[in-house]
Amino acid sequence: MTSGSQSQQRGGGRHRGQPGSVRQQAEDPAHGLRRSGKSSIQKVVFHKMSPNETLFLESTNKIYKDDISSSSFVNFQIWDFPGQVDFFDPTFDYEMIFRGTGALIFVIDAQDDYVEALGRLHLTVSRAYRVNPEINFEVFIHKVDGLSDDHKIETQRDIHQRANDDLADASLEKLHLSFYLTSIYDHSIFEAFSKVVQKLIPQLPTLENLLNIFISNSGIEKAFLFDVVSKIYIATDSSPVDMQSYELCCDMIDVVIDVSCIYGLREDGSGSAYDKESMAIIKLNNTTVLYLKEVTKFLALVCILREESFERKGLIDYNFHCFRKAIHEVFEVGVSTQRPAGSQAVGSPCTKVVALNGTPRNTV
Ligand SMILES: Nc1nc2c(ncn2[C@@H]2O[C@H](COP(=O)(O)OP(=O)(O)OP(=O)(O)O)[C@@H](O)[C@H]2O)c(=O)[nH]1
Repeated sequence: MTSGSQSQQRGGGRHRGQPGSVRQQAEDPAHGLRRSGKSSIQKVVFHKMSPNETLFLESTNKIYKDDISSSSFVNFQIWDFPGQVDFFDPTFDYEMIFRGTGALIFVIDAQDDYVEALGRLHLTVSRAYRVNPEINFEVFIHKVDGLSDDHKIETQRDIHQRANDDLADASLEKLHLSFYLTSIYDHSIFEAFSKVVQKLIPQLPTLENLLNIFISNSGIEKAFLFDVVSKIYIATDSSPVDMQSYELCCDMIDVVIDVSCIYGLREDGSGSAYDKESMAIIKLNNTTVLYLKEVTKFLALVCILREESFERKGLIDYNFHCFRKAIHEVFEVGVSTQRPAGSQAVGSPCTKVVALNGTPRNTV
């Protein structure tokens, strides 16, 4: 298995009549050694597969491209490169793949001997960097559920050190690697993916700013803007994220979607489990309130606040209304500055495209 994946972003597509459904587009080719967990990550994050089911996944034996575009704000194309494929084979056009890539995720199995994986990481990132220095290089130190806390930190330090030493030896100090400890058995994989995706969203500072204004005027403690299908948070306010809050909000999305699937669809099964009407309030027994509301076809705002702040629900609802409108405007403005469809070179997935904020951006 090859460990690692590349994700790419292009300007989002426009969906007329659905101002909130403008999406970021990304491609995410995964590389890494055999059985490092690439397909599992993809299935768990984007296809709601339960982690235990991944035990039965067969090894990928050809390049597999998965388009998440129809269901998610993040219009990912994930490319899973089987571990046994030598993608530096001269017949394999890696330049084409890397030229427009936004991010490359390299998955290392932390439960295995990672010396070979480090060699492969170095080869992959150095080649990719020479083709496109704009790529964000992300290293998932994966399967850390099997390690003790001390062992996790030691493994991360060791991988970090060796990978950067290899880069320094090759005079590639400018190539920056980001490291994440991940597992499909907890929320760490969603958190890591959230951070990777956030780097690809040009409007992130605006979104954070809007969230800051919203929470400070509404007495809210923490707010996340979630891609509902993947439970990736595409933005949050600037207060630090603690894993428990994030997990609580992820669980709320699951509850809302599950209840809606059971009781919210029409009798003939038509309708959608998540739509304009979607909203939920859950009061916990520790004076905490969870508040979820639909923002766009793909995005939901999930907030955590204290019971006493929730007494001003009218104010929160009004502020939310303003926030929702602003989010729609952010994406509307971005889209109106995009090139007209069809202006990209035919057959070239790596053409320069205009991102949602109107800035030209290379994507892979
Ligand atoms: N303990 C643990 N096992 C994991 C994790 N992620 C994946 N696995 C297991 O690792 C094995 C290999 O996973 P795959 O997703 O098939 O690996 P891959 O990288 O796609 O492998 P190739 O298709 O051969 O390239 C499976 O048995 C998974 O259940 C994890 O976070 N923790």
